[in-house]
Amino acid sequence: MTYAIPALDERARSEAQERLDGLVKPLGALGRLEELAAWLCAAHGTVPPRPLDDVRVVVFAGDHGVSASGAVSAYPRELTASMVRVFLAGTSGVNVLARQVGARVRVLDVAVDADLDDVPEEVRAAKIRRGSGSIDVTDALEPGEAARAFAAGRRVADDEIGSGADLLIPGDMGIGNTTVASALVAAVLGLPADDVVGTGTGIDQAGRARKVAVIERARARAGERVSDPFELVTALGSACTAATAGFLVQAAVRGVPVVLDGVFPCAAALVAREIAPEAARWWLAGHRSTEPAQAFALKALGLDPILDLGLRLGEGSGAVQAVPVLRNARAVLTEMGRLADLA
Ligand SMILES: Cc1cc2ncn([C@H]3O[C@H](COP(=O)(O)O)[C@@H](O)[C@H]3O)c2cc1C
Ligand SMILES: O=C(O)c1cccnc1
Repeated sequence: MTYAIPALDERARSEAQERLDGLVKPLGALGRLEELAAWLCAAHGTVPPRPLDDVRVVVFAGDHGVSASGAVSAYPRELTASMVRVFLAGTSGVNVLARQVGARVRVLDVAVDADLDDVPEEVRAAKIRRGSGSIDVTDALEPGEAARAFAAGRRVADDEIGSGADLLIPGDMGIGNTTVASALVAAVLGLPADDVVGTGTGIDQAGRARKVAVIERARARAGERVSDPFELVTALGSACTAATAGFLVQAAVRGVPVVLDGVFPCAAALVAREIAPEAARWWLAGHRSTEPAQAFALKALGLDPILDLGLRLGEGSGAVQAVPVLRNARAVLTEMGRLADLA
C-alpha cells in the first residue's frame, strides 16, 4: 500500500523567509520562530499561514503485556483504566495544559485491559483488544490486529480533520509503554537496548535493567521480522502503536500538521515513517522528553524539539505547550512591521 502524501509548498516557505528577512528586526533575530513560521507557510501553502485555532489532542490508551509482571513500571497496570476516566473528567495533566491553549482532548480505549462499560461508547469504538501480549515471551498482537489498529487510527485522524482540526497531537496512556516504545526505537534504529532505555515513570536502576532485559529477549524472539513495519508492531509493539502510526500517516495524507509529544508517539512516528516515508514532512517535535529513546527517535526523524522542559509525562502534555510558540511564530510573521517602511 502506498500513501499519497502532499509535499510542503517550498515556494511559500521561501516567500515567508523573504518576508521574515524584511521585518523590523535584525536578520534572523527571531531564531527558531522564523523557521517555524516559514514551516507553517509551507504546510498551509500560503503566506501568512492560517491561524491554528482548532487543535486536537487524541490520547491513545492501552495496556501492554510487559506491565503485567509489575517489574517495568513504577506504577501498577490498573492505572491505565483509571486514567481513561481522569481524561474524561478533564483533570489529567494534558487536560489542564490543553485548556490553557484552547485545545480539545479526546481519549480512546484502544487496548485497555478492562471492560470500560461506564464510559461513553465513542471512547470504546476503536477498541482492538484487552491489553497486548508481553513482547519478551509472545507477540504483542494477533495477525491482522496491527492493520486493524492502524486503520482505526487513520479513521480517527479523518474524523478530527473532517470536523475542523487544523493541528493534531497524538497522546499516549499505557502503563509499561516506555518499555515498548524503547523496544521499537532500538529495533528500527538498530541500537542496543541499554542505550535507549530510560526510567519511565521513575523506576529504579534494577527496574531499568529489567526493562533492558525484556527488550533484549523481545528482539531475539522477533528476529528478522522487525524489517517489516506491520510485523514489527505485531511482534514488539502494541495496538496503540499501530493506531498512533495510522493517525500520523493519515494526518500527512490530509496535509494537516502534527506536533509529536514524548517517547511513545515518537516511537510510533518511526514506525509510521517505515510505512509511509513522506509522512514525516508533516510532523514537528513539540518537546524533548527525558527518555533517551525519544531523543534517538527525534534525531532519526531529523526533528529538533521546540521545548525542553524536562517533562516525562506523555499524554500529549509537552506537545500542547508548543502550540503557543507556533501561534507566536505566525503572529510575528503576520503582524510585525517592515524595515522598508521605516521613516
Ligand atoms: C498516574 C499516571 C499518569 C500518566 N500519564 C501518562 N503516563 C505515562 O507513564 C506511562 C509510561 O511509563 P512506564 O513505562 O514507566 O509505565 C504511560 O502511561 C505514559 O502515558 C502516566 C503514568 C501515571 C502513573
Ligand atoms: O517522555 C515520555 O513521553 C514519557 C516518559 C515517562 C513516562 N511516560 C511518558
